[in-house]
Amino acid sequence: MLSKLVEEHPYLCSHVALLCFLLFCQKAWTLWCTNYPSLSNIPPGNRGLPFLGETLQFMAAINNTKGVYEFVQARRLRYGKCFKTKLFGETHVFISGTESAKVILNNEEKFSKKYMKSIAELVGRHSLLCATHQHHKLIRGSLFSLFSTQSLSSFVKLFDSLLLEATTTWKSGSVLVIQDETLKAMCKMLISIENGYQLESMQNEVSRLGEAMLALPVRLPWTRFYKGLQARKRIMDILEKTISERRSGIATSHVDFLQQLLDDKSHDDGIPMLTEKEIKDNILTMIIAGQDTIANAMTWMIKFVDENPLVFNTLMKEQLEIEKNGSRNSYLTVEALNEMPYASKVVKEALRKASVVQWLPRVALEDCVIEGYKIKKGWNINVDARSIHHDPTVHNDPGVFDPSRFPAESKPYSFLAFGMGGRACLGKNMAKAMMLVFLHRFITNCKWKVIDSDSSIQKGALFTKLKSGYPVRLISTKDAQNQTM
Ligand code: HEM
Repeated sequence: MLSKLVEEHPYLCSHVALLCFLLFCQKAWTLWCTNYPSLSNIPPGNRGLPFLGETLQFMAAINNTKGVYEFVQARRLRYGKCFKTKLFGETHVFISGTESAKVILNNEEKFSKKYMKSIAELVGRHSLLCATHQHHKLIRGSLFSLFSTQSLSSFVKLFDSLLLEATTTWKSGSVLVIQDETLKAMCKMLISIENGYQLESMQNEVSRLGEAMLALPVRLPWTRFYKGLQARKRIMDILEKTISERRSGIATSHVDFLQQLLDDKSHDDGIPMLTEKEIKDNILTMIIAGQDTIANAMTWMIKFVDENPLVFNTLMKEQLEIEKNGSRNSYLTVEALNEMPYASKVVKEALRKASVVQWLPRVALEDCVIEGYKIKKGWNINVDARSIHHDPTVHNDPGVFDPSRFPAESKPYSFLAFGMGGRACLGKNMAKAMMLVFLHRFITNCKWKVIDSDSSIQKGALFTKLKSGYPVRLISTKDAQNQTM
């Protein structure tokens, strides 16, 4: 019967035979790759298809509403705290042990920072995110003064003034989008953009750039990556124009980050001044590093608070006290923020639970052993912060939003929302201050009702982002009273 079928449909049979052979090869390859680690003590994992590795599965996760972390989590559950995969032609190892995190994040001679090709190209090769160890030290040294205590004080005031201005437009019935308020603050702080049209175009370019960060680095006009590169070019043009205006003497209402870098005094301490290319790439880096992270963290924070009435009530009590003590009639200060112990825990817990930056990317500069496995020079090592934040052996009931878990659960390397070591977030204090200011004004100035509580994750987003943006409809106090009756 088989020979009759072959005689009647020779082409169909040969195609089916070829397909079976390919499927067999793939299965054999997968099995070999899965078992191979036990022979040489390299981390377990599936190397996937030849050359492609697991890139297709990774890209599918990026474009799924469960978020890209689903890819990592599935393998973490299958293989344990250290596993290996192959993405974009390179070997990637994910680790989620606190001891290993400590070793990796504090050893820049052995583990250098490394971002995926697409991210590195979009932020620019002069960005401190991509700089090698020595160059990074110089750039970080130059940027450090921007985040001084004095700078933080003026930023808190500036951000609060922007928020208070915004609250005048927060009318009952209107819908609030947190993301927009954050971008405005960042642009004002960094480069003093205030003009509505310029702000809007900056916002569009930054979001196009963000969407390209995890895209395949293919430069064809219809690809996300290409559109991201074009957006980068337009942002660079805006920065170039602003720099030449500054050099020709056009002043701004306050000394923003750009002006501080142009007048840089840090070279008096032996640190060379940043070149114009370095200034542009690093201002862009700070817009990206600061804007999307904060906006997402704030959105998750409001969602968690909204879902936990007990937390809300405790928080409200504390914040009303702060309001009574002066914030109703004046701007918040760093000192006032220090009087918010419960809100600080809410911020920290929101950062833990949301884990906006999910893993911290490094590259091994030499062969070494991690979690008992051999790691080869040149492999990408990703410290899986999200997994540590959600590890039940590190945090009790990690799925529960419980601000009171701190400080008891502040074990070393158990909280990596801002990273650790020489590459830790430069804007960490600024970020925490912004979240506190926002929490205070939002909670004391308005009542709200969630319009879309969908927890789906935005496809293609670099940072964990709610697809819906978590829009809330503001309601007047009168409406709110009617609702509780
Ligand atoms: C909630 C908000 C934020 C979160 C969760 C966050 C998180 C992070 C993380 C995880 C890193 C990488 C650490 C590593 O790889 O070890 C980082 C780096 C960085 N962040 Fe933030 N960040 C936030 C806000 C900000 C803000 C507001 C700014 C400044 C305007 C900023 C500027 C930077 C810079 C410049 C770096 C690179 C530091 C370096 O490589 O030396 N971040 N951030």
